[in-house]
Amino acid sequence: MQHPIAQTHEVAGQAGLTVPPPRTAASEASEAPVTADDPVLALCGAAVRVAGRTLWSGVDLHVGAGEFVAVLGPNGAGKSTLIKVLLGMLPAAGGEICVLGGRPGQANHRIGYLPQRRSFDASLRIRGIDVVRLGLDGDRWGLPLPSFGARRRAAHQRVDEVIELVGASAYAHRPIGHCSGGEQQRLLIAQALVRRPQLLFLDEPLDSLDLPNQSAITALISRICHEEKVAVVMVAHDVNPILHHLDQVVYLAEGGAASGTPEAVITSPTLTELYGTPVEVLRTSDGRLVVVGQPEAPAVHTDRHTNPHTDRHTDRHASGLRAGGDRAAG
Ligand SMILES: Nc1ncnc2c1ncn2[C@@H]1O[C@H](COP(=O)(O)OP(=O)(O)OP(=O)(O)O)[C@@H](O)[C@H]1O
Repeated sequence: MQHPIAQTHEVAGQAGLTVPPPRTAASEASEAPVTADDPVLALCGAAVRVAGRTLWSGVDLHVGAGEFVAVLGPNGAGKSTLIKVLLGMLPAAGGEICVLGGRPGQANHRIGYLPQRRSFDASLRIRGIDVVRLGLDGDRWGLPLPSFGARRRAAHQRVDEVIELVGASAYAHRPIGHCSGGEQQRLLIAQALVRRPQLLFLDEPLDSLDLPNQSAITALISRICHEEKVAVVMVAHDVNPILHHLDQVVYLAEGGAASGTPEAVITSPTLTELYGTPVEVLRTSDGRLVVVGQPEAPAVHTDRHTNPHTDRHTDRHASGLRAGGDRAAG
């Protein structure tokens, strides 16, 4: 199966550029109107199966405009897969999912998406500003379309505006391959924002950034959420850099899920129940969370059986759990 986002990614090519799928008359006609009170995202008992295995199930989540949500869990828990399901790239195996008032995939032109990080080759000559511009008009051929007059001026203005919003004006005219990891990440966030999305999916945007850059990018994302009213769903490995900005978390593990406020979910009882083995959440004097006893992620994935009531149990035992892994929450 190939989704429009995947197709446009192929066209946008080796630069690892992110481009949303085109808006079509059919997709617009089938969209339900969303009012200010409607959740931008609603999941009820959602589940997904990949290669015969239930990655997660029982995901309940309501996200309103301008909320900041983190998706947490060990390697292989299905965090990126959740984003793909919300984009309509993979079908859900159960439950109900509503994205911006419609089925996943119907309103992708109103969603900004930053996939898991790919690095830019240092020799890549395309400028940061061109990468941002691709988010606006690069969805057909992977190259900016020619535009004239007022449309062209409006496009330039929007690109400049969003570059300023993410604080990238100083280096947006440099080749992207010459920008640092943090600078590239800001430009990619600008690209995902350029169409004024109502919903932003960010897959590990803090990966491989140093602590000051993690803080700066987190503050930027939080500002986008709360000031621009863009709802953000962000996959993260470590909740600590974002903890104080979050409205909700979804914690995926062992084929199950827990969701709610960070205070309700990242607790010893909730994670112990989710993992099915004793897990302790400790808070350090500087407010960081450390999860003690979180089992290792399964090293080998095998096909699972079809009974949804036994999948979670089977997965847990087949993964060869080893208690004692201590790590920052997430
Ligand atoms: N199309 C697919 N076919 C088979 N297995 C898949 C497919 N897509 C994902 N998987 C498997 O599903 C599991 C979850 O993958 P996913 O990338 O969602 O995990 P993740 O929680 O984001 O992991 P990480 O933290 O390592 O990025 C992995 O074991 C992966 O190998």
